Amino acid sequence: MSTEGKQTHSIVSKLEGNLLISKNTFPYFMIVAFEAGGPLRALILLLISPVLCLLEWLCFETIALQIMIFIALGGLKMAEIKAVAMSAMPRFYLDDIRASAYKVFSSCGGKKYVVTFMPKIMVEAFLQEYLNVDSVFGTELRFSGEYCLGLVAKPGVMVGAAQQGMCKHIKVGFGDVFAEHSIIFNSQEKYIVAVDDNTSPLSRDNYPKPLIFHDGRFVARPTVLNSLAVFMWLPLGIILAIMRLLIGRLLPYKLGILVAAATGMKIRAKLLPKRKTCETHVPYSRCTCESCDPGQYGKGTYTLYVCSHRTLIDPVILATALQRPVTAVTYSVSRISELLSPINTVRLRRDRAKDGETMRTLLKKGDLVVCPEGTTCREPYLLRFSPLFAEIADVIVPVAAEAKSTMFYGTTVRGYKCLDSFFFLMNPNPDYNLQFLEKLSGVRTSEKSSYELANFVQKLIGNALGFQCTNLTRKDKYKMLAGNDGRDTRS
Ligand SMILES: O=P(O)(O)OC[C@H](O)CO
Repeated sequence: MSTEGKQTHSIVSKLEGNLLISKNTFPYFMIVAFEAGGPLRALILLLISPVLCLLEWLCFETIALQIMIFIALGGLKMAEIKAVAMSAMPRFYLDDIRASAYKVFSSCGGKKYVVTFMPKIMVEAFLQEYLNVDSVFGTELRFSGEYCLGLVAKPGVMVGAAQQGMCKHIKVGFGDVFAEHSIIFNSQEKYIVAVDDNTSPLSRDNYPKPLIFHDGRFVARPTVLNSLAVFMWLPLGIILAIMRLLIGRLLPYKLGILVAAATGMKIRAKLLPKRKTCETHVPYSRCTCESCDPGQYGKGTYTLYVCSHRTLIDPVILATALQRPVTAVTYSVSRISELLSPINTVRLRRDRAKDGETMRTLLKKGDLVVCPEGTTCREPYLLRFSPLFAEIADVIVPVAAEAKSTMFYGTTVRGYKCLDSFFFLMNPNPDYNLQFLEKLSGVRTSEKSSYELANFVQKLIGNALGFQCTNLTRKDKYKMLAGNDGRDTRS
């Protein structure tokens, strides 16, 4: 497979089975059905999947596709479908890109075209954003106003000669695109590049763009079998989540951690060693002695824990690990989550002066935890740390928190935020790992600015987790995933 000498040529490639390793489009319909349509629609799609498999087996792929389109997309708003395609799907597409195909496709310097059976609306955003594709020839859908009718528009499912006559200037055809799609086949000079059988996916390091933000609840690709596992797990997952919430609210920390472990929840914490004597108070001394952590030992002022933000329950896990209550300051948490929280939560208003005052007052009353990223991130990246914490306390304990889930993400941008902790706790084995890093003393008397301190703490936590530090903010995340600035509009 070579594109030598064709660096300025335009290329057309098929998506399913060429650029993407898999030909199976069911998971993408399941994502839209679940994220934009809800669990009931997703369940209907799952129940109909044996019929879809049979149709595909009998080579009636286009009928199977039309059924999936009708069930997954019928009645949905165009904007909803586009939003899911942009926020929840790219992660799964990237995960399935064939490394060898991407190498060929990206090496052609001319215009790039992709042909797909899937509805164009479900793939276009990804292909343009991540693969710099100029045009997508996919199945067009019928809309009534802003609502999708779940029907295919003329000339029908993107098969065979449906797009004949388009893009006559394409020089390179990748894979069997010429045979299957009579696109440019009257072109004088054309090259056919064969797709090799190598099914290695593109490694994360070679992604055309780093994948930092994404949305959607599914952790694993929702194939028929995975979706079946999710729906079969749901009743037990709901019971488990309620139990775990009650454990957090009703049981003392020591007992709670044991009972939570019995339900399959893992909490691991590396605490600071307790030393008896003070060594030094110079700025940035990594002092862990008792006299430098008076809060812990009840001597008047308290400790500010600065924690990376993975899910809503980071502060609860931190309190569980410390086995004592802490107050969490939050930037935007739903009222239901506040009510369910077993620890005290206080909302910040994104008003520097007022928030600073609130935090100072709280810190005089007890230990405080803040997640200065202001929003969660699912991937191994840290967002920019707001410097406010560095203006509040003299003693800071950075906490490197990492959370893992295998079935559901416990965070959302477009979904119901009030269900975030519930979804996380519905996982079979929700997993938390906390590392309490050595404390920083003399922060307020330090010559460094609060911005420098914030970056310093970000780096410490990033190193501990092996995560990359970024300058991205909550605003960047919400702009990319939801098209808004993520501002909490409640008073
Ligand atoms: O990930 P987000 O944007 O829902 O952020 C939730 C945070 O807990 C806000 O403090």
